[in-house]
Amino acid sequence: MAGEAPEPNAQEKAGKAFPVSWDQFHRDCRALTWRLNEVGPFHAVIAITRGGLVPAAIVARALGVRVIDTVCIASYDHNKQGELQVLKGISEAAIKLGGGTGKGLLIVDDLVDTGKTGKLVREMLPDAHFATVYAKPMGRPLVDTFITEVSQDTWIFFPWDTALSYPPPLRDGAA
Ligand SMILES: O=P(O)(O)OC[C@H]1O[C@H](OP(=O)(O)OP(=O)(O)O)[C@H](O)[C@@H]1O
Ligand SMILES: O=c1[nH]c(=O)c2nc[nH]c2[nH]1
Ligand SMILES: [Mg+2]
Repeated sequence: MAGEAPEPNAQEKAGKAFPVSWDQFHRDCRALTWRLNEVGPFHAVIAITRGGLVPAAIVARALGVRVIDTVCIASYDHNKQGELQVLKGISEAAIKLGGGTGKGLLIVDDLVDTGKTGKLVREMLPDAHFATVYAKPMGRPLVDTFITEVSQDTWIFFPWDTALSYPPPLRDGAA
């Protein structure tokens, strides 16, 4: 109807912002690798694209894993979650390395929010280890290893999704 306010998207609904710099993200990924080193070794890393690609590269490098595969899933269109679509599944070669169930494989994503994406990938590889850098409470039970938990009403801004911008002064007239 004309004049009606548009539905708030997931980012607007979240309310709180948690901006993450490249430095911070790298530090958090390195902390993740310390924990994962206690769990491995892993035969391969499976990155959930696109957000999982950056932590997967850092984690794979630190753990000395050279076989990296992707599972390509689209859900959030900008910041509104729709139906999950698997655009590319896990390769036969990676599935074979994990004995069909994912044993010895490491799934990596940047975060779990509602847990829908993580749940879908877990169903593909039930015995794999699932690691994310950040976790929100709804998705947290799905993750085996993560570094930082943020509240469900927080939106995480990743460095590859953001650019430097000018923040207006908090108080009128302040320089
Ligand atoms: O736990 P959920 O509620 O499913 O949300 C988490 C997923 O959402 C984001 O991906 P997105 O679908 O935005 O795609 P992208 O990684 O390509 O940015 C994020 O990278 C996770 O994969
Ligand atoms: O950049 C993002 N930040 C988030 O907090 C989030 N939750 C789901 N998908 C997300 N993407
Ligand atoms: Mg993603």
